[in-house]
Amino acid sequence: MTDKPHDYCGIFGVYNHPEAAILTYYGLHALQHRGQESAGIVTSYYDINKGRYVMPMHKDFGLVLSVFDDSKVFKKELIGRSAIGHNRYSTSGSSKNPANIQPFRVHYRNGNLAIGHNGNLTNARELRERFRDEGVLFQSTSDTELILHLISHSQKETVVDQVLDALNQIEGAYCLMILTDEQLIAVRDPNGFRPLALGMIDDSYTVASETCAFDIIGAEYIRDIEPGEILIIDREADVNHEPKSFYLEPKPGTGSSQCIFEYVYFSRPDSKIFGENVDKIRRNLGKQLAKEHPMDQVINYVSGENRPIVISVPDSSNTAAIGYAHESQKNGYDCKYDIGLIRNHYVGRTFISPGQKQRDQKVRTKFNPVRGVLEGRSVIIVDDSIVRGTTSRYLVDMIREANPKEVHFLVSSPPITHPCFYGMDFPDPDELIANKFNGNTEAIAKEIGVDSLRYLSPEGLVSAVKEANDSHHSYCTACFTGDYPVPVNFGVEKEENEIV
Ligand SMILES: O=P(O)(O)OC[C@H]1O[C@H](OP(=O)(O)OP(=O)(O)O)[C@H](O)[C@@H]1O
Ligand SMILES: NC(=O)CC[C@H](N)C(=O)O
Ligand code: SF4
Ligand SMILES: [Mg+2]
Repeated sequence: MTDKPHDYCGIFGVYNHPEAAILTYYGLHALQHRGQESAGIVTSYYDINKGRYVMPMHKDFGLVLSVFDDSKVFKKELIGRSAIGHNRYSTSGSSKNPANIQPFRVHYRNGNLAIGHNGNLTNARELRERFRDEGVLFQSTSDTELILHLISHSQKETVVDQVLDALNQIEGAYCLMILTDEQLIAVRDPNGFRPLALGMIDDSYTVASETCAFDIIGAEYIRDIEPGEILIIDREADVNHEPKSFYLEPKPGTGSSQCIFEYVYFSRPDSKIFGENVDKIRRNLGKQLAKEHPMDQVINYVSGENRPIVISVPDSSNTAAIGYAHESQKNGYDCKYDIGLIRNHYVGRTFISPGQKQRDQKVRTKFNPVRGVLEGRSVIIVDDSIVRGTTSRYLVDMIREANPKEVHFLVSSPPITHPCFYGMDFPDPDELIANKFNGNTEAIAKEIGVDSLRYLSPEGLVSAVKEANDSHHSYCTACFTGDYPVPVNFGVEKEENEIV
């Protein structure tokens, strides 16, 4: 494993809409938090002059705003009524290799094909070795390319059958947007690791990782793509308003295992994923924290004294902190939720930045304490997760400078102890602060400089999520528990296929 912590990607697609590329641009913009490394859009149309279908593409390293800063790209290049887009954060293949920027676009015997992938294939090494032995020359070092080879190597006749054939040979986590000359195909793996939703705008279907992408373009959320579902959106679907679905069988003994960390941290709070609002779930996680760690067990609570302050680490833990404060108030504790930290919005997500030096620098420039709120108070910080401890260490130092009476830290998820192989690249297990201190919470508290540190229990996490979302699907909790729902290959290195 590399020392770079990475997370997941954002995918978006729209079929048969006159503004396909622009809608995709806005969709990717809303999904920026899912990947900040590179961005790309592919469109499709029939070129009358050339007498064939074409698939224009524009992609580059950087944020959506900068990759598409020239509006001419939309007027002159990204023409067509169908489009797919991708925001990447690498899990397989180097982040610096331009060949790994998605979507990928190829031409093969059935026409043009483009793909955008959110997730990580757990049998990528085996597939690559197989193709390598067959003499395939690879264009990239990413796992996603293997899906294209599987499609083009399929002996089936139609594109849809070839896609089905390919999907039956891949394992792990994959939400896919596949654009062909005549279809938009949306796929969610049988475990349903990553979210994927279906929407509609002006009678055209659209698909996105999270519903916040629909809100930004004024699309209506219809439903989630189900785990194992392959949804074919084509002209027929457009007329009948009923896209055809196929289903992949889950492997025997495995049910659904949606990524619980999407609810804890990844997704935007204004999104609905896995059938429920992220905001609602996060509030419930805060409530659960208050049940597991009542305020008088966290601080030396004396009724009538200066009210304790509950603060979040903006923005990802805002709602969990509100949930904790409200539940504590309901239970009779006279505390106050307040804004104790101001966040600089021009600094992105920190624990996904490459290199410890950069991460340190980013945290330093990202937050400022509000002295008037913190001075002389008992402060309870609520954050959604501690990975390496970079954020918490710096924050606590800053908060201490504002002279609080005492500082306590509550985490609305359990300690992260295991790497993820399903589309989220946590650091090497040895770098995880929970492992560095062998799970000794007091030692971690000392390291980050707080008077006390408490986590949500794994059982509490699952029950709080299930209480707020009564869907019959289950969740993956492997990074907290080590229970991997799909077998993983611990020896795989993210950059093992790079040439330089
Ligand atoms: O222990 P660490 O390695 O520092 O990682 C954990 C921190 O990183 C995340 O925030 P991040 O800054 O990535 O994103 P956010 O701005 O969306 O909260 C998370 O919410 C924690 O605050
Ligand atoms: N985080 C992701 O979903 C990454 C997708 C793909 N595995 C890549 O590395 O490009
Ligand atoms: S290991 Fe953690 S981050 Fe990865 S899919 Fe499972 S719950 Fe999500
Ligand atoms: Mg955060």
